[in-house]
Amino acid sequence: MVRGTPLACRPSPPQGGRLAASTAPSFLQRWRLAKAARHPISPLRGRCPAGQMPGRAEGGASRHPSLATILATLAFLTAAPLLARADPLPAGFVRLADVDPTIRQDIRYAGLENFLHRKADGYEAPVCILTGQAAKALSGVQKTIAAKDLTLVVFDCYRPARAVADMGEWTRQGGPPDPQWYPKVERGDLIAKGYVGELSSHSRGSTVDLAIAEADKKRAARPACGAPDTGTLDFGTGFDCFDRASETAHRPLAADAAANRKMLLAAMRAAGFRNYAREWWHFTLADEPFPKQRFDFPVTAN
Ligand SMILES: C[C@@H](N)C(=O)N[C@H](C)C(=O)O
Ligand SMILES: [Zn+2]
Repeated sequence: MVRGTPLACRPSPPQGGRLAASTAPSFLQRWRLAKAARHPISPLRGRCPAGQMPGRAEGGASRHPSLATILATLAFLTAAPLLARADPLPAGFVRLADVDPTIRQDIRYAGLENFLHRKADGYEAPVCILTGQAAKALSGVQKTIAAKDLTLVVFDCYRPARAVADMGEWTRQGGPPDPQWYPKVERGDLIAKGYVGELSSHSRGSTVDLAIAEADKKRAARPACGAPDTGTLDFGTGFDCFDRASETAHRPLAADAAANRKMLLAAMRAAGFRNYAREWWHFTLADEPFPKQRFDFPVTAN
């Protein structure tokens, strides 16, 4: 059932783009309605101004489609690839691959390899979205380390507010430690201990979780606690190992792991990022463009 249109209630900056605007409105409307059906209203989207109704499909279903409907459907199918590439991000946001396709992306919350053991709400594609400033700064880091045959690997970038809410609800359900992701912490304590944000800076679009890997070697990841992640250089723990050992300055630490943390920290600082002392992989652009805004548009491929 279509519960609302993204157009009517969307909290983010203006929608629509060059390609979208140049397409016949009826096709575009159909496409948006189809999209809305796939993505029910988010908590933020549900706050429509008083008196505004969420959109609904126009016209009733008919057993015999009219010629106009058939023609419109054919035209829509022809235009679909064009429309699919025209889905706009809020102003100020970019897909990292459009800025720097050389940065490796392993977006964990879009899949099963994460502490939830399932996809998080709002991740519809394993794609890194960031503010333009953060993406550009990251690309600068990539250029620096590429000279050493290394690459950045990003695990999480912009995180929709609905994903943050999902993670919060999940942790509040409670449960025992998980040997892979939080071996010494109760699930219900993950927020209080600072490992999962109740309101995450990731929703502001200029925060990124990342590591460094050898550019020419792409091995399967072995994430989190207990063993180094074989998909990256050795950082002492894997990404999202919620443990004291993941504190950036934690000691003792093997010499290689300490050197790798130092290299990541230095490269990110030089590009204007600040590290979160509890997690060696978590960095926020100091001069972020949306320091007081949280966003809730879904992570999509295009
Ligand atoms: C969940 C982890 N990857 C992370 O980003 N933690 C911080 C605290 C956050 O959720 O903002
Ligand atoms: Zn993070």
